[in-house]
Amino acid sequence: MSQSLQFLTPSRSPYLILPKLPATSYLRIPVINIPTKKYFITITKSLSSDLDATSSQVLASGNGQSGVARVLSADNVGAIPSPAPLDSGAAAAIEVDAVTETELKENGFRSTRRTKIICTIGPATCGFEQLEALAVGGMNVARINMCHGTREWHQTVIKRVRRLNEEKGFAVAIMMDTEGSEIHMGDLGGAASTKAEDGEIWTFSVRAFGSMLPERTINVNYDGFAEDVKVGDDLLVDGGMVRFEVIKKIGPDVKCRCTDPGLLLPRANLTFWRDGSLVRERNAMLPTISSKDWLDIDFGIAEGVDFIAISFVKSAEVINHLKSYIAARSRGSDIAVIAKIESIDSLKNLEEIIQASDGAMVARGDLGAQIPLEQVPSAQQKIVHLCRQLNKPVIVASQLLESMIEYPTPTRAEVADVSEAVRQRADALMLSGESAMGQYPEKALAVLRSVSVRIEKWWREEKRHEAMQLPDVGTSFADKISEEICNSAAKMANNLEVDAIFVYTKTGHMASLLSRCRPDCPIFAFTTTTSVRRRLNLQWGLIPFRLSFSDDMESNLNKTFSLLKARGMIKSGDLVIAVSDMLQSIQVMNVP
Ligand SMILES: Nc1ncnc2c1ncn2[C@@H]1O[C@H](COP(=O)(O)OP(=O)(O)O)[C@@H](O)[C@H]1O
Ligand SMILES: C=C(OP(=O)(O)O)C(=O)O
Ligand SMILES: [K+]
Ligand SMILES: [Mg+2]
Repeated sequence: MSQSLQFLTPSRSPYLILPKLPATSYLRIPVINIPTKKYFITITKSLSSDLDATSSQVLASGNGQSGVARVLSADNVGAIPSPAPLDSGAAAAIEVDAVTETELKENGFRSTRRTKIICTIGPATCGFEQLEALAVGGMNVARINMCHGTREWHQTVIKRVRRLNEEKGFAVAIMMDTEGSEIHMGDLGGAASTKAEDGEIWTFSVRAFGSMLPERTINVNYDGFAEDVKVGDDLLVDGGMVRFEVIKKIGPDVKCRCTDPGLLLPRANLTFWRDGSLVRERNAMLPTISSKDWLDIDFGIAEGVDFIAISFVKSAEVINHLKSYIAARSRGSDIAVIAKIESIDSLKNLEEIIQASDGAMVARGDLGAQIPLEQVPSAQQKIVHLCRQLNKPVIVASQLLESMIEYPTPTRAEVADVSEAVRQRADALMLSGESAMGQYPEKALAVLRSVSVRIEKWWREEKRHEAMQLPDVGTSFADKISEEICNSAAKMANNLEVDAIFVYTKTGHMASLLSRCRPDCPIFAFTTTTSVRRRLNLQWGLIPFRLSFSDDMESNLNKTFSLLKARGMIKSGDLVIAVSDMLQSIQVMNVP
């Protein structure tokens, strides 16, 4: 049985109901009359084979306005036919990866993971087999960090991920993360790391040393460094992982004594502090996107990456600038821009930055180097909350499982931190060093996966999620309708305890509106292009499929049911709600 509620905009789908849904009884009610456009709410009820057609009822009265009810003859019964057995060619017409397929078959819809996982790719994971192991382990997005490695190295990784997607049906998206122009150390002369001991004197220098770096010397990328720091300043590596005190300045060299020993990693971030405050001198004027970043962005556009994450964003302006640059350069392809919230400036301009972006990252590594550590959790909660309000995907990043760089199990505190991000219902969690250069990348991924699934289930079962007031995000009337449909569909899905929401979406917009509602059931997002499918893979609760579909919802549903049933991913009787962005409608039905 299928029941549907449809909001029709004749400009999008003229003559939709009469010729296309022969097996539905319907009521069509004009709700608004605007001179140029007419909008209708159509409430339909499809018939199933066990229904007496002549007794089929119209579901809503239409607020007492005049409407037309059509009662169907028994000939029209069975509009959604039982799926015919499919040959393998037809079954292949839907693209989904084997891991999702197995998860759906083995665990059912309800227990699929909703929180997405991003893995930073580095020397520990750049091989094809290693990348495949991550994809099999649930990686949704592969992140390449342009702070490290050469463009050739990154290009090889991108090619391997693309090959994996093509050969194995995955939809792993690629996120390119810019270096940004904040102050950081150089390459450590090729060493993977080096230890600074308590009391040791190190030289931080802006001199170019070539390949031979003198002992206990660190190269600094910012030319103004030696002039800006003062004797007595604290110099923090990676927000305090290692700490030095400035004791002497000699031209381009700054002599520092190590006060908190620790491991120095190549290209680690540097901040300097005076009287307990972060010093923002001329370095505050450095451009957000450096000339090297622009070359990396050109590279990203040429390679067709799915997301570009911008480090140390200060204002919405830079995001708008980059978005127009991408639009001009990448005709057709649609690269999403993610704002990394990791500076004091980005917190000051948070709302306008998120509004301008296609998503945000809580980049806790550098954020914790710019604001007191104890303020990072509240900043995280605020950013996650705001992103949901504005309908932008949000990533919680850095040090989630830091100890797993060296050890095969996480600390209890790390598990609690991951749980909190899942409880906040962030779209995605990100691994950095754990997957890039750690000893246990797959184990770290498995921890994120199992903690996510467990916490999501617990909160769902206990119905402990406080309802979030979601402000309107749409500006046009058609967008407002889409939003209302998605809000209603998600609410209906929870109240009726449906197994899945199906959304047919060309641009992905309806899928993201549904994801924003964080419904109890997973959202199967059907989209016509592989690039939209990959992009949707970042968003909470979406299981993206590639499928060619038409404007005819009835036939889309028939096709989807047949294909998914043939692959054992759904079964007769499963309760599904379907929405689409071609025909703005909500339909509730059992899989025939
Ligand atoms: N492409 C790469 N090549 C070499 N090492 C990498 C690469 N990407 C990441 N790493 C290593 O993994 C660590 C963690 O990655 P990430 O968090 O992305 O960088 P960062 O520590 O610079 O913020 C880096 O410090 C670096 O040692
Ligand atoms: C994700 C972050 O950025 P990066 O790893 O590029 O420093 C961070 O600072 O937390
Ligand atoms: K970066
Ligand atoms: Mg950072």
